Amino acid sequence: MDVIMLKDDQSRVLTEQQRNRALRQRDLALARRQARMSGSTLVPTPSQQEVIDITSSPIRESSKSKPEVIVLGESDDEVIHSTVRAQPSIPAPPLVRKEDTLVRNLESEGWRETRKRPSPEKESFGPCKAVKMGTADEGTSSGNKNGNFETKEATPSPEQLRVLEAVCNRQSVFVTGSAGTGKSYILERAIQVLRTVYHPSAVYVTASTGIAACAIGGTTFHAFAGVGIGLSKKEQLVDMVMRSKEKKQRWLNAAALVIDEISMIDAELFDKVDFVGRAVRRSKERFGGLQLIVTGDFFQLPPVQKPGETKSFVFSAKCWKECFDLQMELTQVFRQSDREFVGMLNEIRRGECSFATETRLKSCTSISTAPGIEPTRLYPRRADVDRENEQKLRSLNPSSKSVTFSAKDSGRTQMLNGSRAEAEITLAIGAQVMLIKNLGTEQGLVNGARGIVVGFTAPEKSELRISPGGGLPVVRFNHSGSSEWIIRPEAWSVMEGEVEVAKRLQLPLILAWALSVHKCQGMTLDCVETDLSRTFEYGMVYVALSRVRSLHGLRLLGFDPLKIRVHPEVVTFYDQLKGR
Ligand SMILES: Nc1ncnc2c1ncn2[C@@H]1O[C@H](COP(=O)(O)OP(=O)(O)OP(=O)(O)O)[C@@H](O)[C@H]1O
Repeated sequence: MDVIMLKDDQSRVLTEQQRNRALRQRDLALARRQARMSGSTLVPTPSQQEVIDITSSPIRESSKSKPEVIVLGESDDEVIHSTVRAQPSIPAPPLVRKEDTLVRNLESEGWRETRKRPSPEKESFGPCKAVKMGTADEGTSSGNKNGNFETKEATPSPEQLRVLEAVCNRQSVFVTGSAGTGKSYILERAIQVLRTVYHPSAVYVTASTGIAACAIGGTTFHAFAGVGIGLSKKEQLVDMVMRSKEKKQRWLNAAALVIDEISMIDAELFDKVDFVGRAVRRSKERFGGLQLIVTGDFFQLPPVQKPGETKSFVFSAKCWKECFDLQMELTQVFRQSDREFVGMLNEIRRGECSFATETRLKSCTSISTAPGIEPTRLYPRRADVDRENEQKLRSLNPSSKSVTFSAKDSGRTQMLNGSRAEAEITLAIGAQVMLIKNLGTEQGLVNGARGIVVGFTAPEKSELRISPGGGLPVVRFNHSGSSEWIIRPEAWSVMEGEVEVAKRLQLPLILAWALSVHKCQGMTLDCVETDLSRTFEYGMVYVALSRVRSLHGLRLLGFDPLKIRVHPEVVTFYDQLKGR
């Protein structure tokens, strides 16, 4: 690669191509700003058009080239922050077609399969851990971090473009907006832009929780900052970072910091990390001069608190106001196209519920679903989720054999408690499952994809402990017509810095007849059944209702408008943002 000795403001050498692109992005942003100020319309020059193309072209997600992440775990009451990082998982067969590998016979209860070795050229299909069976069309859909499927390409809306312009222009931005306005979508594009503006290794992608970090291929905010759980005094946290060459280097190397799901970070931690950044980078600027790209919706679930703990919303942090050049509230909802439903959701988001909205919601008592797929039940508490999933599994055809998969754990295994991947998962034919890792975006095998177990392979050697006579599960996903996939084990690791301290190998599946509201935040679901009379948390009713695309996909078993809770500080914050 040609390298010319030019440096960016973080003293890193830029390639000529990176430098030119960065300069053109800045020029475009300036030209647009000037055009806006003079009330005229910008007619882009060819080179500006190239920049527009970069920022508005759909993201081709290549989850396998991005670092993958590991989640320490979550529970209903607590989301455990974890270190996450790339994990080369065990070698797995390539993505192959039915005619090359497997022939199955579904006539009888059992499975008959013949397996040929895939030819070497087929192995170039890539490292997908699922083996396709069946002959249906290749999936053309792609999924975003939330496993939201898109069958057509999206282009940024004007307000989303404004965010991208600011990002190009090296401005620090806070992007908020109601559920489904494309915060995740625009964040993915912003990261893409940042990696052209700066050297990609200087762009740090983080999220408040391990699960959210997992979804965007990043690390946790805590892990980036190198402050452990951040309870010590700010001066001690600076010492902690300065004593570690690696942590210090990370701060010095960074040029841009992305933080997703900011609503789960509290004000005190945010101020402390700002202090650390200024001290370590010897700068008076916010976070030591990093460009910040921050997203989240404070009307959704708040920071997890232990009993007796009082955490303040991050927007009340002392440094918050000086952190951003632009605070942008996205208003165009993409998840739902039904204007009536969007209006109802907007009411509930702000803690209101008119008589008309209550009546309409209470009329959502029936639902139509694809054959064999039941609506996902959302529960406020995890105990109910586990009970429902176990009951449903037991009620499947008793003659269909169930197979239990025990994870293979290594290292400091107590650190794997509460991991996203279960220590043990039992499946049977007919079980409704959900993928918890991106296996192949092109095929729609993304985090959040739902399907049914339709069989098991013949017993084969595996790293997992599988109950006697059991093989790997074969799953038909909701979106994939008659295509079926063999699901193989994946790896989740717990890292301390760059060192792997614990690892779990397990199937990337969970039972999905039921999910907790916490787990579904950020997801799009086609059909949901839920009893919202037992919600207990701020924003919980809103998060649950806003997962579905339309009222046709919603069956409400219970609804109590008094359970719609919104924190008054959040209402005030958004009023101020709107200049009310
Ligand atoms: N400009 C756009 N054009 C078309 N579809 C879009 C656009 N922006 C986002 N979407 C789609 O809208 C859906 C919701 O987007 P996304 O998940 O990014 O919203 P969100 O604001 O992050 O939601 P939540 O707050 O619930 O996590 C996704 O399917 C996404 O692909």
